[in-house]
Amino acid sequence: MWMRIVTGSEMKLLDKWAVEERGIPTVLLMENAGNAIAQTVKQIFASVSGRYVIILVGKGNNGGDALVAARHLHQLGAEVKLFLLFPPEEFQGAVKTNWHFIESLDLKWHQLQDDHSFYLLKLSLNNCDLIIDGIFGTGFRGDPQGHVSRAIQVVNESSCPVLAIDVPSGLDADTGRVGDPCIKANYTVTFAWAKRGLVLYPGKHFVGKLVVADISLPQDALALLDKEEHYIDRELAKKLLPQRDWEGHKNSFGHVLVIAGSRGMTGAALLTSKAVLRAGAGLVTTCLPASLADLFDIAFPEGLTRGMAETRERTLAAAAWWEMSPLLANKKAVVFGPGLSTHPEIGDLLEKLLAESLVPLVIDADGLNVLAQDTGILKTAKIPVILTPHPGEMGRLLGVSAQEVQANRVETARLAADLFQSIIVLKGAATITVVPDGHIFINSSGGPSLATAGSGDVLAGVIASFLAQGLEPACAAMLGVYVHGLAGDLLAESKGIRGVLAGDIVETLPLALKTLKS
Ligand SMILES: NC(=O)C1=CN([C@@H]2O[C@H](COP(=O)(O)OP(=O)(O)OC[C@H]3O[C@@H](n4cnc5c(N)ncnc54)[C@H](O)[C@@H]3O)[C@@H](O)[C@H]2O)[C@@H](O)CC1
Ligand SMILES: [K+]
Repeated sequence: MWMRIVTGSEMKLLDKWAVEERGIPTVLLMENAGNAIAQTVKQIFASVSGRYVIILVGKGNNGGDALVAARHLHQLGAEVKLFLLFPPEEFQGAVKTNWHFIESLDLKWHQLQDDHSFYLLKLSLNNCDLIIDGIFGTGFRGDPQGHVSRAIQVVNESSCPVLAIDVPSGLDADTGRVGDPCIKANYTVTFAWAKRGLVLYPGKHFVGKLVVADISLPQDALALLDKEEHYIDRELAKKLLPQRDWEGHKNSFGHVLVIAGSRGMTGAALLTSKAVLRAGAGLVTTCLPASLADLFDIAFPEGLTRGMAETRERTLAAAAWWEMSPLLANKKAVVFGPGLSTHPEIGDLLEKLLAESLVPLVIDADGLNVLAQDTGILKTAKIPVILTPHPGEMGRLLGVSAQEVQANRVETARLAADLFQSIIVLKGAATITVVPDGHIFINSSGGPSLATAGSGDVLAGVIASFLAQGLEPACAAMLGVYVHGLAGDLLAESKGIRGVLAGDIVETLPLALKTLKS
């Protein structure tokens, strides 16, 4: 089963429901959480006995989990030392209860409050086997201050591995924002469901290996949330991948119409069109300005090329619509945008396409730039529309800056999906796909190797290819971003993260599909 994602705030709601409606006491959930930490430590080290474990303890429930973990690890024979970030008198509720258990165990502990205690912490970190971070969990916002900040810096300077409880302290569980400083963990054991901030950047860099531990919170709690969030991991992508019909022929795998290219940007049309076929569709027809068609035809023998009416600037003219519209008849998907330019006549073409086409449509690049001039035309669409903006294009569509988009990618994408009643694929590290009813899918694959010119043109082609192969629009978008990212990951392994060309991504798509299937 793939991973469900919740925000820190949603988790609080679910915890409250379990405690108040199902009568599961907080102290029991905390016991399960702390025990899950100890069990993970047991899996990391073949034997826990004799291991020297330093545990940092905050005053909230995350600190409570740390106290439970300390007790279990002590019972398993580990040498445990606690460093408290706050005076124990501040513990309340289940945390206080667990502190009483600790007091009866005669474990070593110090309160981090002066130079001497920090000296002791540094000394302990010199020869410990593991640091457990139980300072802050989902209740944290902002930047760590004072001695908390100092403790996090000391931990990050140490060479000892770090296991974070629920979230690395300093990380915002809702947004993935990291405070200055933030614990850089090697392992994060999160409870019940993955927190959104753990799978978004920059947070994801601080998480290390992510483990989701069951703490007996009832699964039906999720029914309380009206919007679902999922992680597009291998499991989910595998489930989405369409079966290949062994007796199929090129028509059974779908025909895509690519409307792309202008003088100086014919390559964009080529990348998109090639990606359509490399991701498994049977046929592709590319519409581009007439004067570019012959060269394109030679460069891409596997595709069908249609040269059409062009402007003086050698961009597609509005009149091209009359040549284009009959071609829609047998198509399963259309891509509109890569390399088209923002010539006013491109806007006319998009308006016609939206108002008249019955074929699912992916709008990318210049298609989005012309759409930004009048997003109202989306209202005329009779078909599902997938918009694939990068943060700059998203900003232009919404009239905000790319920085504002990046500051809260999830909520921005959700707003756009609602506003435009379209599927939004907000590109960038951890690409976010949102459907108009607000459900969210965060991609797990891909990395810096994909940050190269033309990479987006490839993605548009891949998504259209999956549409043509029969996937529902949201599924085509999700699988598209995953497979595109996986191709990037395979290239990162074989070629490294620098110097990858978009054409390399295209060529790696079949291998990505094969890897996913295996
Ligand atoms: N609520 C529950 O039933 C359960 C919660 N669990 C644990 O509890 C955690 C959440 O517990 P809490 O809600 O108590 O929160 P935390 O344990 O994350 O602690 C937050 C504390 O830090 C303070 N704080 C927030 N931002 C700060 C900042 N910038 N600088 C200084 N202090 C700051 C808050 O006022 C609060 O006192 C989870 O992450 C998980 O580890 C688990 O025990 C399982 C059950
Ligand atoms: K933590």
